[in-house]
Amino acid sequence: MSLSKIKHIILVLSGKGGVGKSSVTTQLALSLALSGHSVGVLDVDLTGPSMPRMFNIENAKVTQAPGGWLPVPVHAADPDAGIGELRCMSLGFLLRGRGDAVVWRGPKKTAMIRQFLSDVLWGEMDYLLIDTPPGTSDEHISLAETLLKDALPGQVAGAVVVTTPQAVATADVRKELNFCVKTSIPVIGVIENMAGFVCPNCAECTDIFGKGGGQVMANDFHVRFLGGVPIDPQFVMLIETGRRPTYPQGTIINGQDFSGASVDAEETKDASLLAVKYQSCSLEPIFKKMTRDIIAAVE
Ligand SMILES: Nc1ncnc2c1ncn2[C@@H]1O[C@H](COP(=O)(O)OP(=O)(O)OP(=O)(O)O)[C@@H](O)[C@H]1O
Ligand code: SF4
Repeated sequence: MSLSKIKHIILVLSGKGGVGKSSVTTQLALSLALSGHSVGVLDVDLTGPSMPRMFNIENAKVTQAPGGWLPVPVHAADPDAGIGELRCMSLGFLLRGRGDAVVWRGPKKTAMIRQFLSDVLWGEMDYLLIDTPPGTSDEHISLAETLLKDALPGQVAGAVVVTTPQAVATADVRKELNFCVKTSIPVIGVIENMAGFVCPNCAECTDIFGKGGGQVMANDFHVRFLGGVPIDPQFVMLIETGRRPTYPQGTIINGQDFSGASVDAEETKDASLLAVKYQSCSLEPIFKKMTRDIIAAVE
């Protein structure tokens, strides 16, 4: 099986669309790579594959090798800088137009997910993050069945469930957690995205949608709360334009003065890398801590 040399497989799930599951997957991947791990991202969100856009590799072409598809490199490993390699495979690379997969029927989607799990030549890798479609559809059940059937014991480390403060109030996230219970996929933890807004004009981080629901939900299901992630327009800017994040002096996020702590990307070896620029983003320390907790939970 093409996944056999991967140490840990983590599913990223969300009860509904638009809660920032792909952004969370991107940042977890960058944080894991920045902590020296080799990372693969498999984008099986067939209704809206966004990983090529997030990693700025939209025009990349997937190469077909004798044994299967070769994942697209996002960046190579840089052992001197302590950065692990990052690679990505997404249906987005294979679609002709953006709406192509949306019109597929269930069996075709299921077949494509199975093929993605079996035919991508990942090779040796510390972590594989799987970005899933929102909800608990047939695609999820197929994905869970295939993974659990084919994986080595302990290889599927579990699921990270992404929610927002508003989504916590709906049944969708509970459905997602119940799905994990039913399919025997361990829940590594819950992340509450869009917990607050980092204002680009001043030093404030405001809880516009409320905060704390993710913690309550995690307590209800006896799973770990990995943390809250504010909305940071600088992160969107980084993804959309590749511009390194900068903040007004005295920007305080989660009690941390971020403007003083930002990394001078220009001083590092390859300042053009997304991962290096991401180190200047206010969200990076939050994901660094969550990544440490995830590593501790699965290794
Ligand atoms: N914490 C955040 N700070 C800033 N922008 C964010 C944050 N989380 C998500 N976004 C932005 O919100 C938009 C939707 O996020 P994303 O695509 O990650 O959601 P999703 O749950 O994967 O959506 P879908 O269900 O369509 O796959 C993106 O433009 C993303 O950049
Ligand atoms: S946080 Fe401050 S600068 Fe930003 S919108 Fe509110 S008052 Fe204005």
